[in-house]
Amino acid sequence: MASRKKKLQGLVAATITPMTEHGEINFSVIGQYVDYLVEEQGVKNIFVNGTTGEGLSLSVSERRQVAEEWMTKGRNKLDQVVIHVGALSLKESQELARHAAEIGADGIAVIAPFFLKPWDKVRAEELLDGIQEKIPTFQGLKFSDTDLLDFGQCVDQNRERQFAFLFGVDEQLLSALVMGATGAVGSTYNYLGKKTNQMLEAFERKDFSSALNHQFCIQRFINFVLKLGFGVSQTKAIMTLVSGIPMGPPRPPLQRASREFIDEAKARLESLDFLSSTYLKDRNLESCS
Ligand SMILES: CC(=O)N[C@@H]([C@@H](O)[C@H](O)[C@H](O)CO)[C@@H](O)CC(=O)C(=O)O
Repeated sequence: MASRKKKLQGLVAATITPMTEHGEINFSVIGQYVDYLVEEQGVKNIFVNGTTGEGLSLSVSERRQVAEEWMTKGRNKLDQVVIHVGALSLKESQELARHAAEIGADGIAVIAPFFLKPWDKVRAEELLDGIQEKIPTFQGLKFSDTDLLDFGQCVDQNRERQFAFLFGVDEQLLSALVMGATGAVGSTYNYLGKKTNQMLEAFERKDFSSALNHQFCIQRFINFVLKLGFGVSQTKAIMTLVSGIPMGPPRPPLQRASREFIDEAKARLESLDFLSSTYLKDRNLESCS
């Protein structure tokens, strides 16, 4: 992240890139999407063009347009907009980073090299060692692994620094909060933001029993969909179901979620009272047992 604005905290929705039925980007619903996140889910930070946003399936030109649209529609509504600029080509990544700065993004994020890479695996702890000398504007880490030892080491070794430690495994967020996560970036905050915010609030007031209940409730749903096969296509289908905003199909080679997945996910969302705004307006949203 490049900006020195303020430390990124709380939930960050990894945004979906809405598509038309023909696979083109559907810019027309992004304004509605911003309002949905802010008003229905209480989520005011976004992470654009990441995995969930199919950033690596978009052309550079499309990525620029998507970033611009989120910046425009999010103005005076969102707190922070982080644009993911990682690409296989360093030149493309640099172009996207410059563009993000030009349009006033609050920060950029970059995935580590993942195809032609200089090392097999670098632990995040090693990455952070001396990073500010190399990248003076470095602001924080998005940690999308389940290795809580590595995550804990990152937090512990950098206590003097004001880094944001954003966890990226939604079903295990509570464990990461205990280890010092300052926030989280994830796909499920698009539609479980409200529920997850309740967990963050419970954790903040040290009501750990209630925080655990919220995490288990979220975990139950995520575990259920993971078993069915969960990815970007399924996230698009669930978000369409919950928000009522058409997210469209994913870009090939991904395939749309099956009818069977959608029906099962819908039934499970209903049973957990997660289908709040579109289907269950009149239900008690707090009950998840
Ligand atoms: C591999 C993956 O897609 N992980 C998701 C999680 O939010 C994930 O969907 C969730 O924890 C369910 O497993 C995020 O970390 C992805 C993300 O932040 C992004 O879209 O860039």
